[in-house]
Amino acid sequence: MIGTLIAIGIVLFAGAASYHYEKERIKQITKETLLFRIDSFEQYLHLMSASNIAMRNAMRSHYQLARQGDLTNHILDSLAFFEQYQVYSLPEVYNPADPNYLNGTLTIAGEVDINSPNLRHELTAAISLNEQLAVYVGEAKLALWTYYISKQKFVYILPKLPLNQYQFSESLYLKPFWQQLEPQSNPEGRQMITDLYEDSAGQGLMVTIASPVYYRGDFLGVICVDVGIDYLQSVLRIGEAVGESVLIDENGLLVATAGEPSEGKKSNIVYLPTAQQWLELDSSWVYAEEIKPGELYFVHSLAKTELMLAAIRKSLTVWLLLLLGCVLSYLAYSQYCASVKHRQLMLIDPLTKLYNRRGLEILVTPIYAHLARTQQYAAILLIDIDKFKQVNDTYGHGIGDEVLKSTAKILNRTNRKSAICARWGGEEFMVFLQAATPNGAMLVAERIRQQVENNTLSAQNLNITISVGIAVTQGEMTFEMLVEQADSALYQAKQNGRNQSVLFTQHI
Ligand SMILES: Nc1nc2c(ncn2[C@@H]2O[C@H](COP(=O)(O)OP(=O)(O)OP(=O)(O)O)[C@@H](O)[C@H]2O)c(=O)[nH]1
Repeated sequence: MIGTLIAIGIVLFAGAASYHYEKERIKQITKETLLFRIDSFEQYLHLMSASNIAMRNAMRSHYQLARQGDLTNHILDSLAFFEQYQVYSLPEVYNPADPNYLNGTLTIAGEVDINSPNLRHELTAAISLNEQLAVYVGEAKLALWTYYISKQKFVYILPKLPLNQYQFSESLYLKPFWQQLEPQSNPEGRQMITDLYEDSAGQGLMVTIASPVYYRGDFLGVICVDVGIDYLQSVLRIGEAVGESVLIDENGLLVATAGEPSEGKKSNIVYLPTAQQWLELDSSWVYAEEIKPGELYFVHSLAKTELMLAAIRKSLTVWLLLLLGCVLSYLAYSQYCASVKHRQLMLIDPLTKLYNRRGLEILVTPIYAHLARTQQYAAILLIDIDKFKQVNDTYGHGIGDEVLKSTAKILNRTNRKSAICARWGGEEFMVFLQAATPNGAMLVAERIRQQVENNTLSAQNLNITISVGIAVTQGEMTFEMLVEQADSALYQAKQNGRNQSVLFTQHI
């Protein structure tokens, strides 16, 4: 019972320890993943922001060169008006080997003065960005779109789009990349990352990294790089992390989630500057970091129940192994107990519960060998119930058994601490005494004999007696020889009239 309780205790303790270990480990692994995700975002944003700044600077210097007459592009001579769309555009050339080939599409609002030198300079500058903008939307696929939108009502966008699918429209000026960047909203002319919005060219949700282009204090337009939600989502899903990572903006709007995105959705997760280590809230753990100060934040929320379930799942193996260990130990222990019991049964007399002859021999052999080697006294008392056959014949076998049992009890009670008692066979008993002198052995024998003589089996008012043969040695004979001597002494006791103890001497 206590063993079972201890085993249950061990399983519970080890299981709980493993559960807590797993919980901490999950948080640790998750944090490592989050740092990797954050690092990926930062590197990507850093690259795209730097590229966008480079595009803005290139636009400005190309514009200056165009104004100075140092940059021209004769492709602009082929600008044509497309009646059905009410825009100017260039002929669509899809062969990169053609000198007129551009990776993007240029469209200009139909109502502008196409011959205005100022417009011509800006158009020249914009299309001269062709190669630079193409890098991001080409093989590298770092962005969905790159484009320049001018205040003078034109757009140059990459990659190339057929004119029937996409034309300049003033609705572009209502988009976040314009609204958030034009001088009224952005007087410092900062680069910005927009909120999440739906792409007008049908590429789904995206954010735009955009910079305003100024020339000598005049706002010309914005140069933009569009990042698709797919890319952001793929970063939010990198590695193994329990819980959910999201990107939110400074107003708490969701920029990207690992799950289904939705435009303008307010996040129930807020950015907490203190959560740059795991921060414990009521029902969750939160980890957060600023990706772009004042604009973009990474927040990971790990629900406590989710962490608990994950830790249970991970520690389940340990629980099962412990349980298995306990069951196996229990089975092994039961088996051991059963074998001990079986062994005992083989060595113990079932009627009197004393050792049987085999049991006594197994126990006595090493003790006897030691006493013989060290020449110490060893004695045996061979005890036989007198006229036991008569008892059986008169009172029956059952009463005979009771006599055997009560004699065994007396033996157990009266013998010395180091004595070993056994039922030697039938109605014969043996007591082995260590370090007993002939006198000492005689005293023990007599004490037993008197006890038996004075004992009355109450129901039958039956008194029985015993005869005892005593043999003592100091290491000069084998155990078998000693038994033979005790047997001779017992025979003598019977011959002398029974109910007495006789010590073996050479005269017998
Ligand atoms: N009830 C009972 N009797 C047993 C058992 N084992 C042996 N006996 C009986 O013990 C008796 C032994 O009798 P004997 O050896 O003739 O000797 P005795 O009658 O004791 O006479 P003495 O030894 O000469 O005094 C036999 O009748 C056996 O059947 C037992 O386990 N139970």
